This record gives sequence, C-alpha cells and structure tokens, in this order.
Amino acid sequence: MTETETEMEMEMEMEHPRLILHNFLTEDECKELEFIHKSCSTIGYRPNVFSTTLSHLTATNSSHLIIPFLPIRDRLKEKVEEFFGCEYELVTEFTGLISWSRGASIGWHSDDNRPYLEQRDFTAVCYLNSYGKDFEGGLFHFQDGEPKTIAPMAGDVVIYTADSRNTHSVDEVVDGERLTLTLWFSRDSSHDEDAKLILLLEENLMHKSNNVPWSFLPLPASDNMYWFSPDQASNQDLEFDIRLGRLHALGFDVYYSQDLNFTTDLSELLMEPMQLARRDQLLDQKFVNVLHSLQVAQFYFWKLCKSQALTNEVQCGKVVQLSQSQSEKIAQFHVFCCYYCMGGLFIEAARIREVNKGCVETLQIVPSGLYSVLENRGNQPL
Ligand SMILES: O=C(O)CCC(=O)C(=O)O
Ligand SMILES: [Fe+2]
Repeated sequence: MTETETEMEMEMEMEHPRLILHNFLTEDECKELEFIHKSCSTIGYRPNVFSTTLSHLTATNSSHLIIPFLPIRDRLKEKVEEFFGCEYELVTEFTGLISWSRGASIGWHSDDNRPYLEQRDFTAVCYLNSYGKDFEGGLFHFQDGEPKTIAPMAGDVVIYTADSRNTHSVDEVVDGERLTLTLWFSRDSSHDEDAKLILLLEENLMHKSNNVPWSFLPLPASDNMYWFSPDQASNQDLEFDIRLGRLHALGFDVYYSQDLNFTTDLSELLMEPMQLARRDQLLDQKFVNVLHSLQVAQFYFWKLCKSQALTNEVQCGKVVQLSQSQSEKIAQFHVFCCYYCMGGLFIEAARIREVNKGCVETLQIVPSGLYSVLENRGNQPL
C-alpha cells in the first residue's frame, strides 16, 4: 500500500473528516489581516464578495504585506498534516482574504466540485471577525454530521476535507462585512501557489533593478478590479469604487487639485496624486494615488483601534481649512464619479464611529512616519 493510500484509509475511517479550532489566531493577527484586506481588496469572484490574494499584493507592489500571512499559513499546514495524518508535506494551493458583504451567500457545495478545483484536498477557513458583532447572517452549515452549524468567531478555524463528505453552505450575510482567511491545501506539488508567487516576485525585482529606486508605494491594479457595477451587487442598485467606498466609510473625501470635467477618465484620475479631506478640513499630506491614501488611512485606523492612547501621539500632522472652491471640487467629484457606499460598508462606518467615539471626531492627518513603519516591514526577508 502506498503512503497516500494509507492516508486515504485514515480519512475514510472518519465519515466527515473535520476539525474545529477555537482561538487559533490571536486578536492581533485577525486585526492585522483585516487591515491588509481593507487596504488592498479587489472585487471578488461573486456578487458582494471582495478578495485579497497574495498574487494581487505582489502585483500591486505591496508584497511586504504578504509577510503576516506566512507564519499563519505554516501553522495551519502543520495542523492539517498532523490531523489528517499526511505522510508527505502538503502544498498551499491558495491563500486569500475573502469578505462577504450584504447579499453574499453560497449554497450546498464541496470545495473540489469543479474539474479545475480537483487538486484541492483540504480547506481551512479562519474567521477574522465575529457573527453578531461585526456582521449578521453568514452562518456556516455542514449538510451532514457534527457540528451542524458554526457561528464564525474571530480567531476560530474550521478545517475539513474538500470532498463531498463535507458538503457545506453559508447563509446570506444580511448586515456588515464577514471576513475570512481561506486556504486550500493540495497533495499535488504542481499546484504550489508559492512557485507562482516567487516567479511574480522575481519579475517585480528584475523590473525594479532597472535603475528604478526601491519603493513600497502601491501601484493600483486595473480600474475594473476596484469598480463594483450594479450587476455585481445583488438586490442593490449601487455602483462604486471599492477604494473610494472604504475611504468614505472611514469618513474621508478625496481631493484632486486639477480641474475635473465629465470627460476626465476616472481610472486615470485615481492613479494621480491626491489629498484627503474630512468635513471642512484638508489634510496636508500628499498621496501618490488613491490606493496609497487608503493603505495609510486603514493603517491609522488599525492602530487607532488597538491603542486609544496613540491618538495623542499621531495628532501631529497639519490640516488646513478647505476653501470654498476646494469644497466645491470635492462635491463635484462625488457627482462626477457617482459612487455610493453600499449597505454593508455604510454600517461599517457607523460602527467605526461608535467604536472610536470622540477619537474620530478629532482625527487629524496621518503622519508620513506611519507609512515608513509599513515600509520597514518590507525590509524583513520573505
Ligand atoms: O467562509 C466560509 O465559511 C466558507 C466559504 C466557502 O464555503 C467557500 O469559499 O468555498
Ligand atoms: Fe466552500
């Protein structure tokens, strides 16, 4: 009998091979991954779903943000190999952050149920936020066996074989944004995501060495990866750019000094240097593009939520009062790009204000030093 057959035998002994781990991730790990997702996510593979893949982080010059995933991925792989008695090391086929906003759901399925998904042997879903606190709906169900229903709680992980012994579904999210770190593991080493990632990283490095100074400033992907059209949002007549939506949820408007008119190409504009405004104040800091401003703003909120004391330290930047013409430009931009915050993100904005209470009211500029903290992470070896 081959070793793989021995493994299969072991699994066969369990009718529904699955494992639930409570508090596998710390609160800090969940929050850091949430920060990465809220800074970098693109529209996902189904309506009302957003995703952040490792290859997307590399392609947008944000590969330093892959670092927090690596120890978590290793710990999970070890758990899976141990629990399912794998004789050979597994490879990670996919690692990604996936969030579901209002309207997202998935019916009964197994995770290897398409010819192009056959290489998926094991699934690990890590919950990064909590049912009843951060979102409503979104309960996970196994069709057969125990446990029947799982209410996602930040830090918990559900691990199961990707075949039909673990047919599952997820209820529709009715409020908020449900966030997971999802991984698939394979016995087939030709499906190792790292091989593809390393190629991508090498390409980027080669490109950089052509006399281009090293930079950790993000380069946004193509515009259609951030743009949610009404047909991608079920039951909602909304369209928006996810980057603008997330900035808006934090209470920011974007300010472009150039003149806008209806022939201006929005996708080109969003690549241009810009500033952030809050109410009647313009933040002094200039950002190289809208994705840069989103990463900085999300970084600030992540740290703000972590330590209220930090607010005193970071209120060192400059703000200026918006002039009448600047305010008009901001209002014009709203009309111009015709974006709205979808239900889920709106609720998020309300929650953030509730969590931070007075702090958000006194929010001032994000000091550029904070961004260098992010850059320094990139100096650690991958
Ligand atoms: O997020 C979950 O709880 C499970 C999601 C799922 O079933 C999938 O992505 O295949
Ligand atoms: Fe699934």
